[in-house]
Amino acid sequence: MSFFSKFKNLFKGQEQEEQNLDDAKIIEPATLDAEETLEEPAAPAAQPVPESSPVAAEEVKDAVSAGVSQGSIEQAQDYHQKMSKSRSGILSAFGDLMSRFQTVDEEYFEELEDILIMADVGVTTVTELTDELRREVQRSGVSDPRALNEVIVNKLYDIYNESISGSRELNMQHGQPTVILMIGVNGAGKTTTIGKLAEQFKSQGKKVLLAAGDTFRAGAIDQLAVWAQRANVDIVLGTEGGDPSAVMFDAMQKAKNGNYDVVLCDTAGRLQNKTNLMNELAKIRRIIDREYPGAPHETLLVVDATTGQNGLSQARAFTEVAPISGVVLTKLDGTAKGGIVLAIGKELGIPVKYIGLGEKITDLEPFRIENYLYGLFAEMFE
Ligand SMILES: Nc1nc2c(ncn2[C@@H]2O[C@H](COP(=O)(O)OP(=O)(O)OP(=O)(O)O)[C@@H](O)[C@H]2O)c(=O)[nH]1
Repeated sequence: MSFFSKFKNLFKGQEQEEQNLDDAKIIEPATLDAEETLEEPAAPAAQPVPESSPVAAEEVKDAVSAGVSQGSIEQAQDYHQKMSKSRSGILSAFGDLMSRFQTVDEEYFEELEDILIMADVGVTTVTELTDELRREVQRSGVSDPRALNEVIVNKLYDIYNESISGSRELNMQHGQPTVILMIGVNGAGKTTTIGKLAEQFKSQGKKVLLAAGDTFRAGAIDQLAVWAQRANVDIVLGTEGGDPSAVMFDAMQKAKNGNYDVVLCDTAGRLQNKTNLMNELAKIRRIIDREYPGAPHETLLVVDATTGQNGLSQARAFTEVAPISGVVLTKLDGTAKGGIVLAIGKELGIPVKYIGLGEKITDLEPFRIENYLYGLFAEMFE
C-alpha cells in the first residue's frame, strides 16, 4: 500500500471514531432537562460506543505501522489548515486540469508541468516526475487523469525521500549542550525562528541560551532580546559592530558554567559579501568547536518560502559558505507556491527540518514530508 493510502486511512479511522463519539453524544442523558419534566426521566438510553469497523481498524493498524501516529494526525491537520494558500492554488489548477482533460496525453503532461513549476516545485523535480508518469501511463495503460493524482503525490514523496541525505532529526546531544548555528539572509525569519525554537526546547524542559551573534544589523540584538524574553530564556548579548566570535566565545563559556542543554546562535546574513561571510562563519565555527569539539551540531539555513526560486538560489549560495545540516523554511503559510520544499530537497539534497507556519511563537513545526503532502493535496483524494 502506498504511503498516501495508508495516511488517508488513518484519517478515515479517526473520522469514524469521531462519528461514533458524536452518535453516542446525541443520546446522552445530560441533554434531558430533569427539572422541567414531572415524570422521571426515561432511563438513559446511552449505548456503548460502537466499535470501528474491522476494516477501518485494520487500515489504521497499517498506517500506524507505516510510522503515522496520533501526533502526526494533529500535525498534519495543522499543516493542512495553515497551508491553505498553497493548497487552494494547486487544487484549483488541478481541478481545472481535470475538467479539461478526459484522457492523459502529451498536452496534459505539459500543463501538469506548468502547474507544478508555477507552484515552485522546481524544474528538475517536475521533469523527473512527468518522465516517470509517462512511463507509468505506458506501462499500466491508465488514461484517466484522475487516476494519476494519487500516483503524482506518491512520486513526489519518493523523489523527496530519495533526494535527501543526512538525518532529518536534529542532532541532539546528551551530557553537553546542543549548539545550533542559524544562518540566512536578513528578513528570512531567522530571529523569529530562533524565538520559536527556544520556546519549543523550553517547553520540553530544556535549559536554553541564545547567542546574539548578528552584531552587524542595527537592532538585531535588541530584536533577539525581545524573543528571549518572550520565550523566557537566557541570552548573551553582543555589541553592535562588535566581533560575533567574541559573542560565541562568551556564550560557550556561559553554556559550560550554567549547564545549558541548547545554545541557539544567531549570525549576520550578509550574503552580498560571500568571502567576508565565509570567513566570519568559519571563525565562529572554529571558536565553537574549540569549546565543544564537533560543535556546532546543527547549522540550520533559514529560507523564506515566499521568495520562491530566489530563495533556492540563495540557499545554494549559502551551501558554498558553510556546511548546512538542515533548512528551516519560513512563511509557508504566506505563500501560494508551497512547492519550494520539494525543490530544496531535490536541488540541494539537504533535509528541511522545520517549517514556519505563522508569526506566533508556536507556529513552527518539525517538517514531515507526509504531513506536507497531505497539507497540499489532501482534498484531491476525497
Ligand atoms: N507569516 C509568517 N511570517 C513569518 C514567519 N517567520 C517569520 N515571519 C515574519 O517575517 C518577518 C521577518 O522575520 P525576522 O525574524 O525579523 O527575520 P530575520 O531573518 O531575523 O531578519 P534579520 O533580523 O533582518 O536578520 C517578521 O515580520 C516575522 O514576523 C512565518 O513562518 N510565517
